[in-house]
Amino acid sequence: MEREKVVIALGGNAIQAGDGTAESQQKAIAETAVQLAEIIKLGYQVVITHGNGPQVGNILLQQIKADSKQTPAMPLDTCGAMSQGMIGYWLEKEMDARLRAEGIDKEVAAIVTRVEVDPKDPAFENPTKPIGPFYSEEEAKKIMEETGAVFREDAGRGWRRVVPSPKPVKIMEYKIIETLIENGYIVIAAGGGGVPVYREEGKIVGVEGVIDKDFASQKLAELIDADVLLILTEVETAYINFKKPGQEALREITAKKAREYVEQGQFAQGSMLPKVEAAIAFAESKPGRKGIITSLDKGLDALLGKTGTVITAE
Ligand SMILES: Nc1ncnc2c1ncn2[C@@H]1O[C@H](COP(=O)(O)OP(=O)(O)O)[C@@H](O)[C@H]1O
Ligand SMILES: NC(=O)OP(=O)(O)O
Repeated sequence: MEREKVVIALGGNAIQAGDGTAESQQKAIAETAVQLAEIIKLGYQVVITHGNGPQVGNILLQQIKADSKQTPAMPLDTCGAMSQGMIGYWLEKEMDARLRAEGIDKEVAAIVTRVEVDPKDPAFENPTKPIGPFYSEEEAKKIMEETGAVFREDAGRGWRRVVPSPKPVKIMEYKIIETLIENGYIVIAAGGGGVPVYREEGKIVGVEGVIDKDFASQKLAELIDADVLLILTEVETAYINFKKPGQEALREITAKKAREYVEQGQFAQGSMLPKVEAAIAFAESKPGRKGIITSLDKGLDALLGKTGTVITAE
């Protein structure tokens, strides 16, 4: 049975679960692949996107630490492309294995995706995207003083480096992605929100920033006319009064209600806020579309209406 077309966005922090080694990240991806294969088995058409916040931050740190004449440090756009290759490869590997185990005859392809941004986006003046490991306030302030890098507190979990996060304007490989989907392939795309680029005198230029994968996934979902944007992260639902007295899980809400909560400041910048904003924008982009936020292990249950924060236009 052919069901809805779903863009499934996997969180970088959720993939990073464990000690961050290649082994533990692949283990987390292998567990996620079980869910994804079940969703595909039920007949949903699936496109996978993923975050890269922890991974791209670690790749950047590795560059800084190894910088020398023999091993020059790579810039942030190139680190973003490295993270797409790394996570895309892990996803291809684990998805292939799971699909074969389930007897599903489908092939998976990861596409290095470039996303055009506006070089004059005000985000370049105000870094908000947390990347890399968590630090104590004291450690973060010391690194800020020594290096000039900007750090901020991240949703009650510690301090992290923040970098500019321009809004996605155009997904350059969108037609290739669409052609693959139409031909029955499972596509992994817009990893880490896509590598941010802009056009200058007919050339494509990479830019130092990390696009939010929730916004890039929303854009891709609209372009390929998906029915559902399913955002998988660490929490089963979005909450109001998160980590405060009166914390309450949000289940089925309208875009209007969700916007009210956004205006009250209920969702942290750089973590839950972009997810809720992307889900609202997707739900309002065409009648019948919905945005869902839930945890990695609850994706199927959320698609079946059993859990998650489900945002609809009406
Ligand atoms: N109101 C909220 N409701 C639920 N989670 C929230 C809220 N505000 C902030 N968060 C935090 O946002 C996190 C998800 O964002 P993040 O870790 O950046 O996502 P990703 O999985 O895409 O990397 C949750 O694990 C939680 O700690
Ligand atoms: N690029 C991005 O949005 O990554 P996370 O999902 O890891 O924050």
